[in-house]
Amino acid sequence: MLGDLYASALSEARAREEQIGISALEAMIAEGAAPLDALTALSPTETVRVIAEVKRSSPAQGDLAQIPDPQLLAQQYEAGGASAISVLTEQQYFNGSLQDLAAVRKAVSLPILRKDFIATEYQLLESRAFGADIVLLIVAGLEQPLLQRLYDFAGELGLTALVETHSAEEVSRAVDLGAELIGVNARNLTTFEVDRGLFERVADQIPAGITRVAESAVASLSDVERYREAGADAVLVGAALVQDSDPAQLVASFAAVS
Ligand SMILES: O=C(O)c1ccccc1NCC(=O)[C@H](O)[C@H](O)COP(=O)(O)O
Repeated sequence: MLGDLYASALSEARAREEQIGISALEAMIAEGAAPLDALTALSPTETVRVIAEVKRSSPAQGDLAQIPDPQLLAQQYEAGGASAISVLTEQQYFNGSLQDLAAVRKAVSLPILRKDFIATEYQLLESRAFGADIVLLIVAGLEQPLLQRLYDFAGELGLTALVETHSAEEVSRAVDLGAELIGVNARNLTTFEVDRGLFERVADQIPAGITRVAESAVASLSDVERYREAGADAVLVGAALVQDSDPAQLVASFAAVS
């Protein structure tokens, strides 16, 4: 399945490249604002940081929410005290787009994570051109030399990479890259099973000084508390927020967990 997700994301990127070439992206980047300092925004503090996600649907959960106005949702997240916003931009499986990313960029002053299946320099350039400050790099989806190349290029663009892992071995690969922001995703990207105990099993493998993000499977406050007790500096939450009638209040309750 992870291979299908990358194949879809790459085919979407190739189609976009026919419309907007690399030099056009470089011109957009030159004209745009500098990236925000995501590492400071997500740095460890007395309460857990919340990365709140704009997520319409997913292969594991199907349709979650229509989200006709992603700007409004992002503003609600910001009002609730989110430290960053995640925007899914893959279209086929997640019903997202770079237009969502650009719209959210205009609506909030928080760092924005482009959540997609990134495997090329072109996708990194377009992430920056459309207003992302953070990009997702998934260890399970990329061989180490390519992962290192993309990690380094993201840094050259001023982007912060959230390096996503699913095991102690993948954490070690993320550390070898020089990653300063490491995520542990409770969702297996092949079977879609969730394992909320994974974070507590591998968090200790992430050296001090690296920001730790617990990703996925937050259904309630007790899940945030569990991740926090296990050492999470930040939690990444999608489905629970987009399906709640008061996302600002839910973010606020998560962000108060100490
Ligand atoms: O959410 C999915 O079904 C999914 C399947 C395969 C690859 C990635 C997937 N989601 C991306 C994410 O990492 C999540 O959207 C994010 O961590 C939030 O998860 P949740 O709070 O469980 O919606």
